[in-house]
Amino acid sequence: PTAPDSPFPYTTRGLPHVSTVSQPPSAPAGPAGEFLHDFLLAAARHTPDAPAVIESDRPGATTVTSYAELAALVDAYAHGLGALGIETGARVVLESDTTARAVAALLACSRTGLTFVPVSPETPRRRLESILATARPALHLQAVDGTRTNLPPALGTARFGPDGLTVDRAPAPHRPRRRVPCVTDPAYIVFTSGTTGRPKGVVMSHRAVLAFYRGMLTHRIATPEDRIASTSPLQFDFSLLNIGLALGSGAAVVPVPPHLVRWPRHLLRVLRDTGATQVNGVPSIWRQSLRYEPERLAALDRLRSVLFCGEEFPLPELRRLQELLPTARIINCYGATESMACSFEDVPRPLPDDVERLSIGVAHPGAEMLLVDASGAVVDRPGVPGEIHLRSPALFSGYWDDPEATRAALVPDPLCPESGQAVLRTGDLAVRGEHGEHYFCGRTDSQVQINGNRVELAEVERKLTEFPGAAAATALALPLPGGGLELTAFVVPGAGRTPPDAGALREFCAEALPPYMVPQQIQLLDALPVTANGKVDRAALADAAARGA
Ligand SMILES: Nc1ncnc2c1ncn2[C@@H]1O[C@H](COS(=O)(=O)NC(=O)C[C@H](N)c2ccccc2)[C@@H](O)[C@H]1O
Repeated sequence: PTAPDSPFPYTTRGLPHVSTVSQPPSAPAGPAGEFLHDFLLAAARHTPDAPAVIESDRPGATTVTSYAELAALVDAYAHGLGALGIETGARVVLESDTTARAVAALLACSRTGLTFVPVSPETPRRRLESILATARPALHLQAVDGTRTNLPPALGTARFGPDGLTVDRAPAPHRPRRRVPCVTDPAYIVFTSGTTGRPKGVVMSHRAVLAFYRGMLTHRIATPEDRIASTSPLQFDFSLLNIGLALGSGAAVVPVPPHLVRWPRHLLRVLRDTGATQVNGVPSIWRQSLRYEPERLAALDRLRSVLFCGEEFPLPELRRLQELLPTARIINCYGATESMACSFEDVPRPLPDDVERLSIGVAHPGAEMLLVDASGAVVDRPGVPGEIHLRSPALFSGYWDDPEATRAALVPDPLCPESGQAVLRTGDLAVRGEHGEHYFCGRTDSQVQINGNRVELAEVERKLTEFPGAAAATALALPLPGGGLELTAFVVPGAGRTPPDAGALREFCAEALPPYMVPQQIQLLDALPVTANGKVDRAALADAAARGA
């Protein structure tokens, strides 16, 4: 039956007549696999009337958006985006705080095969211009009451509101390349707050994000009854973790606007009015409430869990939080934006007095943390520090338009370089404990040389926070006018305690640390400056010290 010259080598001629059996219904038309919007809207099918987003911008004004209402917003926005004929894979800058509509907008981008780039309304113009120049988006999307103006003329602009999109300026006409959407396409690009030079765009595919979400959900951190407060700006992927945790669990996300997070009374009011059961944020969101509003914090009787990430939680503050929320589950969540996150580890309750550093546990199911020493050998003995390398299905695709930085971060698997599998080189140091758990020991670039001696800044900071009355501390190695580095520390006093004396702090360090690890200068501050993502702003401290402020 083979006809050699036929383009179809096999013909039915000569074969027994093949009855045209009724073919099974073909797979739904369109892309195979699951995308971000499929995963995050799944609950809309089972519990359409359950709350998906609960907002409260003003006392007593609480807005609940159900899963069905969220899905309807997604339909409206996806219709608006689809009508613009933007090619698959184009970027949409989504400039907004985390709101129900912003969540619907990012889901609509996913639905229409577009990559969203979240930026905060507070993003300085120059930084926004740098992101626009790097990501070259087709469209800028903001809320109807968004305040961004004077966007580059080539950029399409639109706004999302209660009924759909309104287009101010259509994207430049182009011949759309209708590629088939694929789960390896970028779902979003998050620009790191890298202070030096060009911001790096972390590209996360649908496949990576869903692999991470699935790994996270095995920890059963949330139930459908949970109301998960998210206190990070949308540009920080902590907010995207919270959206995935809430919607992936059939629970509700409670976005707290950044301008309310900063004020303890506003933050605690929003948590009370919305009935938040879980509060997720970087350690700094608790500092002022612990200090000035402990009673109001302790009065949040629906609050049953706290999840933090981003940097170490100073132990005196963590212990104080446990005192005020004695029944709350507190989870230390470690990871980098290049894999969204990595591990979830319960903080012992109460934290034993002799604990000096928190465990970050092991990678979420389906991923593996490896420690690699300076020679590139994998370390598996307890107590020996190594750089964390992460093997995971949730790794980023690379830094946008930066192959060199990508190559430095996605390196061959140290255990099997021949395999072609890439692992994430995190730049974080850790040691393994007796039971295989890991302890964060700072970043490789926070190992500084003071007068030829290696100093781990995190170790100096931990020692400073052990001083009675010290709540948090940051240590920096600052350049001396004549060359060399000088160890400088900034200490925040604890609630209602006599502020520690700088001299006494230095003596306290001198008793426990080698001379080169004793800060030469110690400044007491009422508060530590934080970056847009809520982490201690070390660059701002270094500038202030340099100005002698
Ligand atoms: N729990 C920690 N203890 C101590 N140092 C930490 C910790 N979580 C991060 N870090 C540090 O922060 C770095 C990552 O910084 S980042 O890329 O801006 N990403 C983040 O900070 C947030 C991260 N994407 C994330 C989002 C949501 C949940 C967990 C983690 C890590 O490499 C660590 O150095």
